[in-house]
Amino acid sequence: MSFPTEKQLRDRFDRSEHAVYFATADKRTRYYGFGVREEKFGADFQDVAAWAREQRYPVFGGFSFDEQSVADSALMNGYFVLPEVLYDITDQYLWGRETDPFGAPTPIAGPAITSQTDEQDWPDRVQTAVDDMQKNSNHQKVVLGRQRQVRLTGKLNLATLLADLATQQPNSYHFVLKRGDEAFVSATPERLAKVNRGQFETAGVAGTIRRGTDEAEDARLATELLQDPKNLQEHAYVVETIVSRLQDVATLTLPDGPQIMKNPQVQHLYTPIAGQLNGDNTVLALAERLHPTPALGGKPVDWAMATIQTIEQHPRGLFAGPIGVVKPDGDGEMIVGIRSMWLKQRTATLFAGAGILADSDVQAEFEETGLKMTPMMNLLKEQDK
Ligand SMILES: C=C(O[C@H]1C=CC=C(C(=O)O)[C@@H]1O)C(=O)O
Repeated sequence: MSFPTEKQLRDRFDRSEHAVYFATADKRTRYYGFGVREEKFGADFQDVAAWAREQRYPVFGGFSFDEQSVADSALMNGYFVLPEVLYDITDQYLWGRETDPFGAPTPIAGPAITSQTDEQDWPDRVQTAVDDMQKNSNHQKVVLGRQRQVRLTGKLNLATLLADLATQQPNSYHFVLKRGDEAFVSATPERLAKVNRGQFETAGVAGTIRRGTDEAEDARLATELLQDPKNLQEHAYVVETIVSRLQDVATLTLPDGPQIMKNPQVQHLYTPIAGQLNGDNTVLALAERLHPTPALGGKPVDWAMATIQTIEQHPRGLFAGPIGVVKPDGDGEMIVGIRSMWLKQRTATLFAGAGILADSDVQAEFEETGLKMTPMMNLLKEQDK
């Protein structure tokens, strides 16, 4: 059998009951998986690590952000899958035995959007966290998320969605996990942990500003971000926490200060952190140590997690949770499930959060979360063409 084309793989993805797509930000690693050989629901890091070790090839999935549970979902409360067949696009290699020939696709028009519901009271709820932080200086940072429900006239065409992800969000990770009538889609810029033969990489990504309308404005905004005390502080909490959680397992290398990472809608403060692991640490052991970083949770972590549960209206599920690929030898890559949405039947739930500090302007944070929802919103709008 010759290796299938990208179009065949995307069409197959849309047709399949169960499928997964994973691509790294640089697109040097890409996988398509179809079908289910084994599944694991709601497991913890150690269970998944032990299970992944028994498999012949990589498993894919994610952990729920916290212990709260999302109703009516087999995916959002933590789910991993060993696909029946797995296409490693980089190595042009097929794991498992292909039984489903790549038939001719039936062109299906994508659905239209019928309504959109936002949490309009989010700024007021976030203000209560700001007031608390102004009174208690030990409450330093909390990342608060909101959700948008978008009703659609029908099921999304996932072949179109995969093609649009590639063109619209070229420098993000891409993760699409489909199980029955549900799917989780993320175009995240954020790596949590990559482990490859004793070397590891992670990153601090926190602190955000919009893109400019031309090159000059874009550069001006980047300079503003690099000098903005609130964003620098928000970013520093993330880097300091990552360093302190890893220093006894690795020798770390990181630049003196943050750089700029640009995505189509936003620019972020970004600090790449790399190192050599001292012992036999797997990607899941590192992800467990790191999750949640203050880019998704906050500082101090216990107060931040409790505040998230109090102020956010719905459980996060895979939003902001560790998602990715784990190989049998323990290497692999976990990313964080932001810039994401959960599809269930005819509803898309979009997620976005923002790092809140005592000096946050809640309206500006609301607008930032709107910008962060744009990648998923654009995928939905593209369907109706
Ligand atoms: C929580 C999100 O973004 C995090 C990652 C990068 C920048 C962030 C910020 O500037 O607030 C957030 O910490 C999200 O996109 O939903």
